[in-house]
Amino acid sequence: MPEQPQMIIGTLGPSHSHAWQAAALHDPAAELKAFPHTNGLLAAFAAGAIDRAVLPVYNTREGSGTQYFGLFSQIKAGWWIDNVVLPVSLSLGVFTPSTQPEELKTLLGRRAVFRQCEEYISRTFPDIALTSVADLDLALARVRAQGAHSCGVIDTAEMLLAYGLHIAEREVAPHSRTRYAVLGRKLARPTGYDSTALLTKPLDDRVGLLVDILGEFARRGINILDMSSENDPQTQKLQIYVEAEGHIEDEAMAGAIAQIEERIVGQKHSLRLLGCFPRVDMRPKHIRSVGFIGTGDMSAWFAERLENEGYRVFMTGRNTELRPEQMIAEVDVVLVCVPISVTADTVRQYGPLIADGKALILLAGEADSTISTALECTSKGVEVMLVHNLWGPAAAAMKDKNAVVVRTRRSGKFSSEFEAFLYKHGASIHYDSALRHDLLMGIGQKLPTAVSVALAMTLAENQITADEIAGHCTLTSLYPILAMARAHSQNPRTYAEILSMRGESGKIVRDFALNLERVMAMGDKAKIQELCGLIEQNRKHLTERFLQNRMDQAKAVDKVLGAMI
Ligand SMILES: NC(=O)C1=CN([C@@H]2O[C@H](COP(=O)(O)OP(=O)(O)OC[C@H]3O[C@@H](n4cnc5c(N)ncnc54)[C@H](O)[C@@H]3O)[C@@H](O)[C@H]2O)C=CC1
Ligand SMILES: O=C(O)C(=O)Cc1ccc(O)cc1
Repeated sequence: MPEQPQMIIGTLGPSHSHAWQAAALHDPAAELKAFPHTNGLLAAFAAGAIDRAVLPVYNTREGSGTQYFGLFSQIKAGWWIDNVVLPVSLSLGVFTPSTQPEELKTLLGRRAVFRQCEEYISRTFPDIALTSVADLDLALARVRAQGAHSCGVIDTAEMLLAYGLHIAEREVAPHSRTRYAVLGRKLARPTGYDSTALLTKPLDDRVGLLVDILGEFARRGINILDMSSENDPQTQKLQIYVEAEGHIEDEAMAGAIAQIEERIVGQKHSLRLLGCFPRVDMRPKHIRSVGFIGTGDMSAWFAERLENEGYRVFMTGRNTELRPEQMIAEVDVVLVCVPISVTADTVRQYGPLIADGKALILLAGEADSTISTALECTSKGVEVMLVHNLWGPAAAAMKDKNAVVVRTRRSGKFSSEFEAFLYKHGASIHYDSALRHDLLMGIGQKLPTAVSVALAMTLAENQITADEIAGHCTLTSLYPILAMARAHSQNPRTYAEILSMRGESGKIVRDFALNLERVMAMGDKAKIQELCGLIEQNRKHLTERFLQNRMDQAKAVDKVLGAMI
């Protein structure tokens, strides 16, 4: 095979500077070239004299913002393809070992370095003169020539020692970390765990423009990692920088960008893609890998999103080559996502294989019997939690959708991290006990499903046609008809499983059936006064506030669907 030519990476000098170290970390095999200024570095990159450029874009102590705008207005070609994050350890150096910090009259350093240790300087040297320099090499030579007893220098310890200085104090800017952008010629390919950086053109003023732009990401479940805005110095128009999770090749990301350009800003190429790169993750994470038992629609839906969070995801089922037993030995969290009616059996079969220190999370529509089984069948050191997502696999995102979380006394850090994943994606989380969840699902699922199926049976038995339903629909009968349509348009197994749920949900449907009989009996006997009294009594329980809010929603539906009726 022909040997690959050695890659040349340009960065900010002098050699062994922080940026130099970042470039070396990015590709230890590359040849490094140091440039004294960003301008020279970018010019060399644009001219093709170097293959890649590594330069600082953000420091935890300097704050963000201006860097992106200024920098990317100078970069005309190439892409942001990767990042290197380095802790910055700054020290104070002096020219003679006997010099005490109190004796110093002047401090010498690069501008960015002074910004990072502003707190230290104002605390320790409130009256000192600061000389910020672009080229430390040159400045040090000059100071040395003048005799430099009262001058201190701030930089990394390696750099100070390399210049023959003595360290007077270390760690003068704790928690300082710098993020370096790596620029390359080709857009980075998707890795499955990426971010995309975008910069708008200067935009014309419009009320709600920023909200509308960000809304396009939110609607598609795309998390925004960073956002800043600035007024373009020339036109004084707003420019927005957005860094969002995902790759430009993802359908959701491409859709958001197209919509923003076409509909929100109304101008082609109003969003400039700066690049895509593997996500820079600063949060502490406990879960590394998750494994599903069940390879159905809901497992696939969650698996895709968990992979996008950087977790390793394994899928197992009755027919997969990878057996659940093997998977369980490998992962931190086991997710059981099989039909409700077989969830407890599945937990009985596999729960005992889960080792202490791991978690079992049930993604299921029934809580009481499944959680009891999980607590019984797993070792005491295994976390147990149930999540019931109240949306189906057709949903584009979990933003603003209800999720019920049933924690147990054995829900710990893995459970909390899974919850944080739901929270991050915008799910509206509700906490229930297992019994309360099951009772409420009688209202949320079992009863409307039972009504839907019984309604469709009634239509068939009475030979009522689809056209007749549409022609005789009222604003009130619309709702059960829509529910009937939903329940008969999707996977029948989902609804058969809901109708077969055990536990408290059954009480709801049985009580309903009894009450239906009672109401009908009153109607048959034309007990109008009593029926009015009953409705008044119901109103009291429902409360005026609830009725008012829901009625407002119903009117909004009327506006949209009124024409169809
Ligand atoms: N589909 C939906 O709209 C929603 C489903 N859920 C919950 O997600 C869970 C899974 O539902 P879906 O993925 O929709 O179902 P699905 O029918 O698409 O997939 C079920 C999976 O379980 C496997 N399976 C079936 N019988 C099994 C058995 N006896 N032993 C082992 N595995 C078996 C199937 O092969 C399939 O891989 C359920 O507990 C349901 O309550 C929650 C919210 C919405
Ligand atoms: O039709 C519905 O109600 C849905 O939107 C999908 C659904 C099905 C099963 C669940 O456990 C939760 C939600």
